[in-house]
Amino acid sequence: MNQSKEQRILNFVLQNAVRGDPCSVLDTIDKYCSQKEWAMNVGDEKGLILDKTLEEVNPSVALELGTYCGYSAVRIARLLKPGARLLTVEFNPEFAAIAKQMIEFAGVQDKVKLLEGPSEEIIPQLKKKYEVGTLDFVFLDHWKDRYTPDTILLQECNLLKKGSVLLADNIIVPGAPEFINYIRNNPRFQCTNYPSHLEYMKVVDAMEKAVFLG
Ligand SMILES: CCCNc1ncnc2c1ncn2[C@@H]1O[C@H](/C=C/CNC(=O)c2cc(-c3ccc(F)cc3)cc(O)c2O)[C@H](C)[C@H]1O
Ligand SMILES: [Mg+2]
Repeated sequence: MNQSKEQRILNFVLQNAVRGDPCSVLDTIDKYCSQKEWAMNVGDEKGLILDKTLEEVNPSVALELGTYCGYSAVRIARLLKPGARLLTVEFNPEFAAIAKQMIEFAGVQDKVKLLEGPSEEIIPQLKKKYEVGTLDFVFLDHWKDRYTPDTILLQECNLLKKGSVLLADNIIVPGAPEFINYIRNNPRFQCTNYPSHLEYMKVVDAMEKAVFLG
């Protein structure tokens, strides 16, 4: 049975990156995905927008929806202050297994809890089962038609507080039009658009930041 693309990405990291060095893991994934096989990691250009937003928010508790291979989980975890943690949600077992190995190789496993399952089941469990009070930061990068229902669910579960920051990938490509319509017309969110480019391509993309006003 031949390997999946995601397995090839992981193997390239295991063979070429420096164990325990998150930056080398990110650079190695970016190198592979720009030179050999494209993959839907947030990438280095939009990754800088993610980094800047994280440095502004400096979250104690962060949530990521859509782990995939773990690129953005490593990217987020490397910037977390001591004691801060990232909960990342992935419902595909093959991707969860790859991301787990990626996170461990990068040496950020103590900051990251990978929750395997669909976000609509995990989100309502965050308070009781995962001892979350409220979320300081949420990175949305899963199926684009799930951004809105999950944003509504986060509010219903009282997981957002005044100042909680949502950052959504792929506002242009593949696009999340109903999310943009929802969030920009919702008086409880203050939105900012960050133009950029699709990972590893010259195609225009953007990220959207939405601050919850309480
Ligand atoms: C219903 C369950 C919902 N709950 C869920 N709960 C848990 N995990 C979930 C849920 N829904 C999805 N996931 C997981 O998240 C990941 C999914 C990620 C999706 N990302 C894209 O589709 C994308 C496409 C392009 C792109 C651009 C240009 C192109 F030409 C082609 C592709 C670029 C990009 O940056 C992109 O992020 C992972 C694959 C999938 O198993
Ligand atoms: Mg994306």
